[in-house]
Amino acid sequence: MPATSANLGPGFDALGLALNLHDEVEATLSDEPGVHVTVEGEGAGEVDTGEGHLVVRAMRRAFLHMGVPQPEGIRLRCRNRIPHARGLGSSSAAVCAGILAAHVLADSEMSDDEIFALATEMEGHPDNVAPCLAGGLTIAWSDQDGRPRKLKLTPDQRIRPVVAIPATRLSTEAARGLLPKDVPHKDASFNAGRAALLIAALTLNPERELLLAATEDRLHQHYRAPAMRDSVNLVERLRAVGVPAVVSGAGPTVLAFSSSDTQDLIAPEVGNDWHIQQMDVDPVGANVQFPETR
Ligand SMILES: Nc1ncnc2c1ncn2[C@@H]1O[C@H](COP(=O)(O)OP(=O)(O)OP(=O)(O)O)[C@@H](O)[C@H]1O
Ligand SMILES: N[C@@H](CCO)C(=O)O
Repeated sequence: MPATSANLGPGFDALGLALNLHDEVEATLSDEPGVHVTVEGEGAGEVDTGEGHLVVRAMRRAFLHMGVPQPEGIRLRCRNRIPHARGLGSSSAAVCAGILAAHVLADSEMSDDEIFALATEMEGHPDNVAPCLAGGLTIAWSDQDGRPRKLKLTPDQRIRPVVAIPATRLSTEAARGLLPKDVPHKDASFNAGRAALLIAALTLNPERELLLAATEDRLHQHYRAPAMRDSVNLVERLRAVGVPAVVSGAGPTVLAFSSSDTQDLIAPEVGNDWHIQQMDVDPVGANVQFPETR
């Protein structure tokens, strides 16, 4: 399951990008009652390893949805690389892993749209779920009946995401709590134009000047600044030297788009307190492997 960066600046709750940083989950059903979860890497020693584990909860939710009896026993081996509560879609990866595992183990006929809807219902953020399942760059929206929809686009091969991950955490719930109920009309129209430009820049013309304009946001980042001052300051410093940078998802990770003329500018602005990682876009998204093909 890939990490994902939602929003990408102006695309609040709509745009998302899949990154090549993956959690791996091995799931087995058994007749022996009980849940047995082992966790290596991110979240080890922290997350619930029983019925409360997010992947287990997602599996249970999917079995219920499919009308399949709950299995007596579930065994999971999780190798986690996506840091938790940093704005890189760790919860979306866990929910998608659980739903896909249940889908495959029950040999169900759930469609891609059904899986997407179920994961969105459980996770709450289609802008993380869409790229996690589909890979690439995605646009998520709801249709007139409130059903979540997604469209996948292929980013230009020159797109080079770099993430700067701080040690501090911020839960999505806390970050959403800082958003106002209403926003000025001029800010909404500003973001609509920038989001449209961003799609063009990411898929057709990832030129730095265009990306810099296209990643401007007025709907969420500054409202959330009190909870992640260092992240918003870093975004401003990077942008001041010409690097297109945004808050990744609900933060506090910062996502920058690097290019040959700016790649040397990023590390000095970031400094030593953050973990910097050059990424590729994951073009494929969630990848299910069966034991014989592993
Ligand atoms: N692989 C996992 N296994 C178990 N629990 C997880 C896993 N990944 C995330 N979680 C749970 O989800 C919480 C993080 O969810 P949250 O939505 O706040 O952040 P995020 O998904 O990392 O970031 P964002 O949604 O902003 O991209 C963790 O603190 C943990 O409780
Ligand atoms: N669009 C959501 C993403 C959460 O990962 C938010 O920013 O709250």
